[in-house]
Amino acid sequence: MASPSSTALLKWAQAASRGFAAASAGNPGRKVAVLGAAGGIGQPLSMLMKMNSQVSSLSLYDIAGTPGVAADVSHINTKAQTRGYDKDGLAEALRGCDLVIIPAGVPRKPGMTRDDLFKINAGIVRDLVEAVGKHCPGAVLNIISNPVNSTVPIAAEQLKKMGVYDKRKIMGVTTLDVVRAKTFYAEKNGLDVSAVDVPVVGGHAGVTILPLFSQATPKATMSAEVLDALTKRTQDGGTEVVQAKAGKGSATLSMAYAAALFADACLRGLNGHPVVECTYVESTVTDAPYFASKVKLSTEGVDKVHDLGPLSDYEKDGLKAMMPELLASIEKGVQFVKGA
Ligand SMILES: NC(=O)c1ccc[n+]([C@@H]2O[C@H](COP(=O)([O-])OP(=O)(O)OC[C@H]3O[C@@H](n4cnc5c(N)ncnc54)[C@H](O)[C@@H]3O)[C@@H](O)[C@H]2O)c1
Ligand SMILES: O=C(O)C[C@H](O)C(=O)O
Repeated sequence: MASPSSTALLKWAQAASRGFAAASAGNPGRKVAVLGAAGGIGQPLSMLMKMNSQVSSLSLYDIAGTPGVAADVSHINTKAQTRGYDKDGLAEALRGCDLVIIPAGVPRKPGMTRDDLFKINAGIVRDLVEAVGKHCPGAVLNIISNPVNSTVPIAAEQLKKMGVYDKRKIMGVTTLDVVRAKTFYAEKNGLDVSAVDVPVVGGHAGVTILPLFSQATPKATMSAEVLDALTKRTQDGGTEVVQAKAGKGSATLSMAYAAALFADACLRGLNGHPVVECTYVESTVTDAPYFASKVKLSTEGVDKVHDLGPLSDYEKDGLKAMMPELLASIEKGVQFVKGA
């Protein structure tokens, strides 16, 4: 059964293959770049962005392997003009971009935390965002590279340093947490997943991922044990995939799907059709300066950061429990750029 989101995805594909732009009618085509386009997420995400009728130009950038990926994706008969760029082509890839999606960086292996990726990915994200600040400072940024709790503050600090920071433009992609929470909640309660919604707030690592099942729709009555198990499964969803892949990386296909949904929402917003999605942004909703909650995406990016709504006692405890880790990850990201 298709969810509203996957129905949207199917509609793109159908609209694209019929050669018309349902979602982009009357709007300018958008230039989108995928940085890390030859990777496990990058490849299927590039394909899905090529299928998005709101995209007229698609830049596929990676430090290796882009000619093959770009040649392959470019044969899909949709309107987005697709070009691959290698190391020397970053400026050209970015020039004029409306949306830049960053899945560049290393993934986890079993036994690692997302924070263990900081050593390598912090520098990758900082350098790519510096190029964004130089070549397309007005673009909306979707950051996928882990640890998201730190890479989003890194991106923000880098753009602040360059004098081009706009808090409305930077979003950490937490859509996969929402996708997982919807799937697990629907499965457990025998619901039609296409009718299910579950907000997920906080951050994107372990206990910082907090699904708000008390606000899930349609409502289902769950015992405390089931609620706890669903919450933990959502928090550990990434680890479940890392263990199943046994050393061959982390979620790529479900992540590409989630990233494509979120990028589509951003493009709809830019094109004047506001959408509300959960995402990790600069925030004053809690004590954490960056926090994921429902956000209205509109013509300039983030339009309104919604507060959390009523929380159950279990969720209030979860919110309290995540704060030390979330605040430490944010500070680590801030200091990586500020302290340099
Ligand atoms: N936000 C989320 O929910 C979420 C979900 C899954 C994975 N991730 C993260 O996404 C990242 C990528 O995962 P993956 O499975 O695609 O990894 P991967 O190793 O398959 O692909 C990463 C790609 O990045 C490229 N790359 C490395 N340095 C680069 C640079 N400086 N510029 C451009 N490209 C560069 C590599 O060449 C490679 O093609 C990881 O950090 C992973 O933890 C996040
Ligand atoms: O778990 C990971 O390392 C990748 C990603 O953050 C995920 O949630 O799948």
